[in-house]
Amino acid sequence: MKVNSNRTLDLFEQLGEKPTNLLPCGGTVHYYGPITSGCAADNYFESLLRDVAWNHDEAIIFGKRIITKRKVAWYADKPESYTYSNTTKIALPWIPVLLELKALVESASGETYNSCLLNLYHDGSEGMAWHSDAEKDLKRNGAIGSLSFGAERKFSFKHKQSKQTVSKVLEHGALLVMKGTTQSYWLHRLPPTKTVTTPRINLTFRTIV
Ligand SMILES: O=C(O)CCC(=O)C(=O)O
Ligand SMILES: [Fe+2]
Repeated sequence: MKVNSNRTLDLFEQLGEKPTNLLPCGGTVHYYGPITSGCAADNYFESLLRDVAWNHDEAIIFGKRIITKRKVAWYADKPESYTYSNTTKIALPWIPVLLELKALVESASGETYNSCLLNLYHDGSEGMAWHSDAEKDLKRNGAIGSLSFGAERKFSFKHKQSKQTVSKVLEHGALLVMKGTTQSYWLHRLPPTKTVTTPRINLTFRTIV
């Protein structure tokens, strides 16, 4: 891109329009589309697959200990413990690729984050059930920046009262930001699908208090 002034373009100008809200009411979800080039996204996918300390997730559901097929990892500024799905995890210290992606997401979204939860879905048989990210350790109404690499997957929202749904296909290298009252009024999920046979990595940058 040729810039005809000394001033550097900010990320919004490089990317074009500021995104519009995907939700009709009760919260704000901005989809920015890919925030890196395709090549950069391929490289991030490979380094995340290689360098992240992936582990199968554990959850207590109806009193039973479940080991998920999906793999997860959690990184943060401090070795804080974080509770979700009735289990407690200790955060790992940041690694370079995650610090780089955190800076990219902060710059694109105009928000700051102090932790990141990563998910690795090996294929379309793995997904995530309806939930909202409103654990007590999370900053209330704080922004959650969700960055996706690898296979394109559909991501859905469902209004807790009206049951209205809204869906968006999340592209390789794309950023989606959930903020405001989204977690109070809406659930979200990653539905399983038979048509996806390749892996996807998702990073959700969050603020733990
Ligand atoms: O994989 C995704 O796109 C969403 C993950 C998610 O909702 C979560 O980690 O809380
Ligand atoms: Fe979530």
